[in-house]
Order: sequence, then structure tokens, then C-alpha cells
Amino acid sequence: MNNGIIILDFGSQYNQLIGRRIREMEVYSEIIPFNTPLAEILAKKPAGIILSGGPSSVNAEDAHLVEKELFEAGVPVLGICYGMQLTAHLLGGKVTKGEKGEYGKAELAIVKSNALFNGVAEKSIVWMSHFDEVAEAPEGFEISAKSGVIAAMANEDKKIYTVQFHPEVTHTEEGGKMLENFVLNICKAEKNWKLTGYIERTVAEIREKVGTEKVILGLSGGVDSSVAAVLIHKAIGDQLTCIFVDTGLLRKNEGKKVMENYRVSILI
Ligand SMILES: Nc1ncnc2c1ncn2[C@@H]1O[C@H](COP(=O)(O)OP(=O)(O)OP(=O)(O)O)[C@@H](O)[C@H]1O
Repeated sequence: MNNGIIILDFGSQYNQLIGRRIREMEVYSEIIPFNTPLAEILAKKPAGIILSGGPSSVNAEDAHLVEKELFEAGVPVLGICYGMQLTAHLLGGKVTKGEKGEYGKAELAIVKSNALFNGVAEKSIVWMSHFDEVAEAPEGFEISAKSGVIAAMANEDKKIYTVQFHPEVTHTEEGGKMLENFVLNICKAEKNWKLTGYIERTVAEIREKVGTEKVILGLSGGVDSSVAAVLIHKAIGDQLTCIFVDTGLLRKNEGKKVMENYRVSILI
């Protein structure tokens, strides 16, 4: 990884969108599971870490947590939605179950601006999607924005910024500016990643890795294994064998369709 942004995945439906927004800034980003050991995360030498949203509650018995030392690693952190609640929970704040949760547009009012809100209008519309809420900010944190709830809090000394809303969705009017502030100004991530050439680079890497060996790929017909199949096939041709398993639980004619599609379109 080259000075990019790590996104820790807590299961939000918007996570891929966060990755995309960062790539649109020509900055490298990687989405990895929330329980990746901290040492492994830091070994990637990220310029910043984003704690994503997620469907669970920090107060649940089996809550998805991270090692608390993540906040002391000297790497800027942006907590989004569940990521903000997690920050509050782990650092001594209080997270409660909101009365009815919030889903949809809300008006954000900045009460104490910081580097995340640089150039952002004092009032703007943001997209909320949560049940729990931060009731008390941890020591060292200042509440930086409010909607009906505490909408943002930060510890600027430690470069920890958190927002309850989703800056990655277009309904958050100033979301792009906020993400840019975090990635480019706070993390100072390098703009050194471009989609162009990705296929060529990946194909070359696969070719080198596989050499003269053979590869077996489980091909479901879904996006992930299909993309993998096409790239590997480009790299090593007949050394690849794809296996599609008719589990007996597929939709009507799905198995037949998948087989036809692949034979005709990518000649695997
Ligand atoms: N019917 C199947 N036949 C062969 N391989 C399968 C089948 N179903 C799943 N797999 C393999 O298991 C992987 C994970 O399956 P999962 O259902 O979690 O899908 P996914 O992560 O959405 O990936 P995809 O987009 O390829 O379906 C798939 O990418 C594929 O490699």
C-alpha cells in the first residue's frame, strides 16, 4: 500500500461507496474486515483509517470492535455512523439507543468547525441512517456539529474525526468536501492511484504468480467470481478451470444461463 486509506468494514451497505469516493480522488484505498489485527493494518502504512458504518450496536454482547490502540497509533481516523459510535464507546463516551432512529435527510448545523469542515457551509443537508446515537462525547472530544442528535465530534489533537451521517452518499450535500478534507488535507494521502492500467497490471501480476501452475476457480455467476474469472483467463488462458456448482437451490434456469453466458461471452 502506498500512503493510501484503509477502510475497516463493519458491514454497512455504503462501504464500497466510501472506497469509490476515495479512488475518485486518485488515492488508493483498501476495504478490509474490521477484525484485521491492528499490527497488520499498521504494517500497510496507511495515511488514514476510516471506520465505516455497520448494522450492529456497540452495546451488543457480540459487538464488532477494534483494538483501542488504533486511536493512539498516530494515524488520522474518520469514524462514520457506527464508526462514530464505536469511537465514543471505546474511548469512554456514551452510546444509547435512540428513540426511533433516523433514516433520511437531516439538517446539519456546525457548532464548532474543524479541519473536516473546512470550507463546508455552516448549515447543510446530510443523510442519516442509524438507530443508536452518541449521548456523551468521550473526554478530549468536542461536539462539532448537531442535527437532531450529536452529528459530529472530534479530537483534533489526535486527528480523530467522527460523523453520525454518511458523507459518502450524494444526499449529503457537502459530503464530498468533507471526505476530501479528511483524505487530502488531514491525512495528506498521495494522489497516485489511477484506474487506467488496472487490468493490465493485475493480469501481469496473476501471470507472474501462477507461472506454469493450474488454477481452479469457483464461478457462481456473480460479480466477484466473474471478474476474477475474466482477469485470470486473460492472464493464463487454459491453465484456468472454472467450476460452477448447481447446488439445487438456484433460481429456475439459472444454472443453464450461467453456463451459456460464460461459454459464449468469455469463452472459459
Ligand atoms: N454455485 C457456485 N458455484 C461455484 N462457486 C460458487 C458458487 N457459489 C459461490 N461460489 C464461490 O464462492 C464465492 C463466495 O460466494 P458468495 O455467495 O459469498 O458470493 P459473492 O462474494 O457475492 O461473490 P460472487 O459475486 O462471485 O457471487 C464466489 O465468489 C464463488 O467463487
